[in-house]
Amino acid sequence: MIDVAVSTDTPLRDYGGILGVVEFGGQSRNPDLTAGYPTVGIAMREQREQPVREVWTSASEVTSGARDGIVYGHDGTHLFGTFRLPGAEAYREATRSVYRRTMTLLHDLGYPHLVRMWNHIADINHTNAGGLEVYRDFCQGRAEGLEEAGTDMSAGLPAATGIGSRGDGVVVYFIAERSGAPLHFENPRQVPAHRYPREYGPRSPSFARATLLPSSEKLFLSGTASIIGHRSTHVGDLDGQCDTTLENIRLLLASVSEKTGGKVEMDSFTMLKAYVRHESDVPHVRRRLREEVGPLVPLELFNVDICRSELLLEIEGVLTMKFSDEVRGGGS
Ligand SMILES: C=C(O[C@@H]1C=C(C(=O)O)C=C[C@H]1O)C(=O)O
Repeated sequence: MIDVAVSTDTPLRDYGGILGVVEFGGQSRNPDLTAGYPTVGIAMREQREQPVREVWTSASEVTSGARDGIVYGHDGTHLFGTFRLPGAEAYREATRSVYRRTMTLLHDLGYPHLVRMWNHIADINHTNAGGLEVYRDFCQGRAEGLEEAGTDMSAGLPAATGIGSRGDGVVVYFIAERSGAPLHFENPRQVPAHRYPREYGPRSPSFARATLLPSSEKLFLSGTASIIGHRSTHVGDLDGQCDTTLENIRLLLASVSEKTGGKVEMDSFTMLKAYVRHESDVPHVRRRLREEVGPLVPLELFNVDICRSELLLEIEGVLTMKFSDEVRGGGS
């Protein structure tokens, strides 16, 4: 069983088997196995702030390794992997290549099903030397790499986040799975991202809106923002964007509940992360989220740029789904 916890203070020895650790601190660092498990650093906070650790754990024995620039830990059912691309003028080619190598590695190790991916892209809204926005350049390489690996763009894409960072380069981490059980979902009032029209870049972003891992009853919610159809809404209006983003999440959760017969609601988050473009908006977004999910849900906010320059915030998380015994047993 895979699990995740986010904390600033729990000593790592207090966790069981560790699949991987992500340190959101002042610097982006290449992943390594120095601690015996994959650790990667992503510049998501100011230097003076305490880093936050996201720790992926397993109840089973974990093996770790590295190949082709990808560092990983796996337990026979799930795999945590991570890589970093150094800062560059353009990312298309390096992204294409590393996504393709990732899919080959997952195939070779026997974890061919991507569940969830996080892509942290420095200077995400900057225009590169070729005149293309960094995010769009990244999306092009990602789509090409996945396509070359034979990924089914309409049914096989995992939940994901594509977000800014304060460091340089691109840091990616992901969860993959062995059995093929993950179920991917779209949002009823959003165009699937892989079908966004050309106006958003040469290749569409490759992700689903949510992925369910039935074995652990975890629902991975992709980065969600104030987008209806394919258009950003409430440009320049923080509360309007909060309202639309939260409504998008509510609608997605209702749709997943209906499709699976499980129960998942706004207070089902076991981990909630929000990205806020302007530092001065952070306290307000924190208040809005607390009102929505209550006092107990672990919540972290990060002041970074978001994939479209008009978006002011984005929300993602992991939720626990509840299934009745009847649904679990296939209704028999
Ligand atoms: C906010 C959106 O996209 C963001 C970018 C993603 C990506 O490129 O992987 C995934 C989810 C969000 O972090 C959106 O298109 O709705």
